[in-house]
Amino acid sequence: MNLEKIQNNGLVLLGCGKMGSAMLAGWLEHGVALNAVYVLDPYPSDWLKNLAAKGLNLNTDLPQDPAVCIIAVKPQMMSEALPSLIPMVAGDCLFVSIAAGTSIATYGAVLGGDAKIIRAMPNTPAAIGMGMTALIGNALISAEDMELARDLLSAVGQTVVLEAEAQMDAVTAVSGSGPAYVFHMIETMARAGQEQGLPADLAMQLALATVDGAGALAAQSTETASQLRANVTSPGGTTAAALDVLMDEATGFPAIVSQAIAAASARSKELGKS
Ligand SMILES: NC(=O)C1=CN([C@@H]2O[C@H](COP(=O)(O)OP(=O)(O)OC[C@H]3O[C@@H](n4cnc5c(N)ncnc54)[C@H](O)[C@@H]3O)[C@@H](O)[C@H]2O)C=CC1
Ligand SMILES: O=C(O)[C@@H]1CCC=N1
Repeated sequence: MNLEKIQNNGLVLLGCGKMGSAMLAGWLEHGVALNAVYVLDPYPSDWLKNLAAKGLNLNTDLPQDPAVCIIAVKPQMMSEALPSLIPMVAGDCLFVSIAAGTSIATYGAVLGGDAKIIRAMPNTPAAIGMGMTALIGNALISAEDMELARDLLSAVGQTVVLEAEAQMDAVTAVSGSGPAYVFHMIETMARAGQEQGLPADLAMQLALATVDGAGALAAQSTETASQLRANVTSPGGTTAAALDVLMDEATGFPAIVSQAIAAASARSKELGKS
C-alpha cells in the first residue's frame, strides 16, 4: 500500500463498527500508523479506546486536508453524520463510502459537486483478510484516487472496479450480504444433521468444515463450480438424492436464492431513496 499520502495527511474513518473495525485492523496490519488515523464514532468499542490510548485520534479535531475519508456509518445515520465532513471538501480529500444503498449523487448533494467520491461494497470476511470489495467512483476520480481506494480495500481482501453504479445493488445483494446466506447455510446444515441423529457440536463441526473446505476448493480449483458439484455426485447415490431437492427449479435453491437476492437488491434500491 502507498502509505506516504496517508501518513502525511491522515485518514479519517466516520463510523467504526463491524465493518469500520475490520478495515481499520487491516490497515494497521499493513503499516498505517495509529497517529495518522482519525476516527469519529460516538459509541467507540473498547478495542478502539485501547487504540486511542496508544496514539489513534478518537473523536478529536480532524485534519484540514486528509488523504482519504472512509464513511462507514449505517445509511440511516448518513444525514446526521455526513455534514461533519463538509469542511474537508475544500482540500484534496478522497471520500470512500461503504454504506449500502446510498448513491454517489446523495453524497454529492451534501458534500458538493467538487467532492471526489468512491462508493465501495465490502463484506465481513474482511475481518480475516478475505473480503470482497467492489468499487465505483464519480467523474472526478482519477486513476491515482482509485488506486488509493483499492490499496486500502486490498488490505482486507480482493477488490474489483465496477463499470456502472447501477451494478451496486446487485453486488450488495450477492457479495455484501452474501456471507449471511452462507452462515445460514451452515446453521441449517447443522440443524438438519441433528435431525438425522447427530450431536449438535458434531453436526456443527461437519457443516463448518464442509463449507470451509468446499469454498476453498472452489476458489483454488481450475474446475468450475458445476464440475466440482458433478464430481461429488455419484449416479443414483446420496448426493443425487439431495440435489433432486436442492436443484428443483421451482422449490429448490434456484428459486429461493433468486428471490433472496432480488429482495436484497430491491432493499438496496430503497435505501438509496430514503
Ligand atoms: N456489516 C456488513 O456486512 C456490511 C456493512 N456495510 C455497510 O457498512 C456500514 C456500517 O455497517 P456496520 O459496520 O455493519 O454497522 P455498525 O452498526 O457495526 O457500525 C456503525 C458505526 O457507526 C457509528 N455511528 C453512529 N452514528 C454515528 C455518527 N453520527 N458519526 C459517526 N459514527 C456514527 C456507530 O457507533 C457504529 O460504531 C453500513 O452503511 C453498511 O451498509 C457494507 C458491507 C457489509
Ligand atoms: O445488511 C446490510 O444492509 C449491509 C449491507 C451489506 C451487508 N450488510
